[in-house]
Amino acid sequence: MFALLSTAGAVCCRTSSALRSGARGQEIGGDWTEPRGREARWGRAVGWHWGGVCSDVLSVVVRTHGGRLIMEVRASCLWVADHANYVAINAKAIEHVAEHMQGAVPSVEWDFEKIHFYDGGPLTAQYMLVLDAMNFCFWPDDELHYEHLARGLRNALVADPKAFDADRLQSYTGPMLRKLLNWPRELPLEEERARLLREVGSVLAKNFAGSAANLVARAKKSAVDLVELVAGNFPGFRDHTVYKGQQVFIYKRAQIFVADLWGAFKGQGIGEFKDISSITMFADYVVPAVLRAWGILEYSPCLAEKVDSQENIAPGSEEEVEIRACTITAVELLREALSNRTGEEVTSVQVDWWLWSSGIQSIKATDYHHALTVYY
Ligand SMILES: Nc1nc2c(c(CN[C@H]3C=C[C@H](O)[C@@H]3O)cn2[C@@H]2O[C@H](COP(=O)(O)O)[C@@H](O)[C@H]2O)c(=O)[nH]1
Repeated sequence: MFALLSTAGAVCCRTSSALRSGARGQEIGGDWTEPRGREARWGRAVGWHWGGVCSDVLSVVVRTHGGRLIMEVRASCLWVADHANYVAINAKAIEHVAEHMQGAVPSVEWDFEKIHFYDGGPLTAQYMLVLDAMNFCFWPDDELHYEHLARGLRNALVADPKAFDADRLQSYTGPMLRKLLNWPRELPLEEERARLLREVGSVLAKNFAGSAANLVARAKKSAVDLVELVAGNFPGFRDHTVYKGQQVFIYKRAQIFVADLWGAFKGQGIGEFKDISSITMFADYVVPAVLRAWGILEYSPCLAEKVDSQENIAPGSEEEVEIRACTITAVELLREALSNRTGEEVTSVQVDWWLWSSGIQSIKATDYHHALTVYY
């Protein structure tokens, strides 16, 4: 894996130092059998002593980065973490993991072409946009997950290099997609996946002469600009919500599209992004399970019960938004704690890929939280 160097945002060191000095980290205990009112106090009871720190930090984020969408992701997720009732970030566990890793993030060696299509040119960008337009919600199927989608798309494109032309994309239905992928049964949210493909086809045709490579080129090697272009042009990628009256930005598939290009092209050519360190981790359902297993994320008893019993959690609910936003915030803090130990800068992408690849090997699918959604 290529080394990832980045300029970690100043905002995170202030946050983590506040967390370290705060009273946070005392043992979580006590009688959890009280009614929801207790839940409502849970987030604060376990010691969210950010208080004024969070609003200071938010003002730093907004002042230093203006309203760029990526910084809205960090700022809005930080705000959720500070107002969370069902999910808490354990700062001591973050320090413990950073200590255990001695600040080093294992480089993840992706054998990219083992599952992905790669030809070093524009068709790879087309493949990646198609993949990330459907890169969500595999948990309902016991067997066929993300890797199978990637391989299915790769095989389809190798068999028919015009399969992802904009006009073809606009024609796919659920059953046609299933056939294209050689999928043995209905895909989860199959018609939604086909609808999102049609959307990609029509927007590419209308705004980018049918080519994902034109979309990428328009960002002029800026990851932040590409995320904004994807979110601005493709409604299906607009992964944001409202939490306690505040808009919260996540943009998982828009960001993972950038990272997948960067990974596929090893940071060169179509995959070159001068500001790759600006993007956050990708709030999916694997990484939260890893962070919970490592004690970094703690769920309230009622949320833990729902997740452990594989009860569906409503997309956009306070519980679901808190899981995703606290995951993004925790990864930012972990990244900072790792960097602070070695002085080596790491990016959220590198931390994400390490956590995700650890999760895929160690976390059972029954540990994932279940939200039926097109966003992750
Ligand atoms: N945070 C994060 N989430 C990621 C990925 C990846 C794969 N990354 C590519 C990068 C280079 C390699 O070539 C990999 O292919 C998939 N996912 C998410 O996981 C879920 C699928 O899980 P399961 O149902 O168990 O297959 C689903 O939401 C999917 O969107 C990642 O890196 N980070």
